Amino acid sequence: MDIEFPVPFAKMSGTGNDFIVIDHRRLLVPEDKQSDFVRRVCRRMFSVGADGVIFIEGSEKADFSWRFYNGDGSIAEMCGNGARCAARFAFARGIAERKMSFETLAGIIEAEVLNDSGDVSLLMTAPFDYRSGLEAELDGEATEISFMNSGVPHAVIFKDEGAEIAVKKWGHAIRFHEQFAPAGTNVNFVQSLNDGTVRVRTYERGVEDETMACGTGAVASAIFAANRGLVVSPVTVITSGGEKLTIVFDLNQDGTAENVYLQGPARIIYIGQLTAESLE
Ligand SMILES: N[C@H](CCC[C@H](N)C(=O)O)C(=O)O
Repeated sequence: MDIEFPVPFAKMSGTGNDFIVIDHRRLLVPEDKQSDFVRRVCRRMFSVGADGVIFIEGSEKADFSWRFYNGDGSIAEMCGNGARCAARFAFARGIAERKMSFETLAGIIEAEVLNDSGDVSLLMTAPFDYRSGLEAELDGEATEISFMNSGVPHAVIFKDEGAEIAVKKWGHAIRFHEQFAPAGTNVNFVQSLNDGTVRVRTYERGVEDETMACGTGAVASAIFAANRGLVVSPVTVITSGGEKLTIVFDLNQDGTAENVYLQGPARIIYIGQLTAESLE
């Protein structure tokens, strides 16, 4: 089967992490063509351009399910900013009510569209695989790394406020570091602003560059910052694009977190139709 053009879509932004969202309850892009389709439509300047593509599909267990692709055509288990966009899209299209649940490869996500300006709250899957005291050498300097899976894998590095951070160079080195092979990891650089907020800059696996925000990265960074006594829930995260995310959680004695919520905007930028030329 070929791709059925035109493919209707919404271009959406979750704090600058941008996505092409497609109502795929009716098959339009065959599964064996989806990865190549994603790579082509995510090219900035040559096509729509986005950090990823979200296919909304049916579900027996929840209001809907999704298939999330990074811009390089790789599938990821979860995406915090994308999940807010999926929830906003589903509510706007009458696929779900304001309070909804949907299936991801990381598990069921509960979401609520909080208001008509598109703020969305997500109950995240419980983070796991916490590791601290890891190390890597960056520009000859031994660097401490913390790690957890907050839906997808995240390495977290704390830097002093005002420090120069080579996000792409260092992020690439850690994303492909052998200690995180074969799955790799996203890489977050966290700076405490000493006012109860943190700034997080993220190199994203599957985008292979710094994105303007990373929801699951903000979650991992906020939890490790709380473990260091730098912040307490609710944590405001300032993202690379300057927009804010709020992370709410209960911190356990052992440093793990539960009842983790990610709250932030999910904007519908425009509605469009992809033509065959969008893949050329
Ligand atoms: N690039 C990530 C998936 C998207 C995560 C990010 N965009 C978010 O908002 O959580 C990965 O492959 O693990």
